[in-house]
Amino acid sequence: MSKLESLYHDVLSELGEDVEREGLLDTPKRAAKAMQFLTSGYDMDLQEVVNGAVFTSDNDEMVVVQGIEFYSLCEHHTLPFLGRCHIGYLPSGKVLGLSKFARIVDMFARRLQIQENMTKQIADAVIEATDCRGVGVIVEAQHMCMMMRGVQKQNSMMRTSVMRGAFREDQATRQEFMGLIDKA
Ligand SMILES: Nc1nc2c(ncn2[C@@H]2O[C@H](COP(=O)(O)OP(=O)(O)OP(=O)(O)O)[C@@H](O)[C@H]2O)c(=O)[nH]1
Ligand SMILES: [Zn+2]
Repeated sequence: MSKLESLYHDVLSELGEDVEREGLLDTPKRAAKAMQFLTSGYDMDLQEVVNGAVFTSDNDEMVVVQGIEFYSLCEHHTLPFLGRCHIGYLPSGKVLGLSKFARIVDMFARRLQIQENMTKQIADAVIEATDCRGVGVIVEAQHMCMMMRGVQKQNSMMRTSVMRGAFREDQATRQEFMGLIDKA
């Protein structure tokens, strides 16, 4: 039994469960495996995630990839928060492979997070990968720690945004981004 499995075994036992009952026999192993997957983003680095999929392009118009779903864990309660991420950027000679936006989102979602930091990390990663003229990232999410427990509010949504470069400095660029997302 790995250290993590053994710790899950103890948690179940402390919660008053009979860890010998059939349904729980493999639970420490499953829970450890699940948590390792849900935090696997710590083992990834941007270069590996992008895998060279940055292509030369003379298209310098805005590119928007929207509705990338993600599942993360809040660092305060280790409960899920989940939602969608929208990314827009203004390329500067290089475009990023489409799937890599989703991979970048997962790289930062699969960690213990707060939504604000995750949003910023995604924006910084897109800039690092593409040297783009600007990026906008919007994340909309529901937090289980606020729904299943605590204040138990089922309909609130947290929206965070990070704007960099032209998205921050130029109102028209920001408007174009928001307009493209609103059409969803
Ligand atoms: N800003 C921000 N807050 C978060 C996020 N995820 C969880 N939280 C909040 O983190 C806070 C932790 O507050 P505490 O008072 O220390 O913990 P708590 O007693 O469990 O708080 P309650 O949830 O109010 O019961 C709560 O207000 C959560 O709603 C996040 O991604 N961003
Ligand atoms: Zn929480």
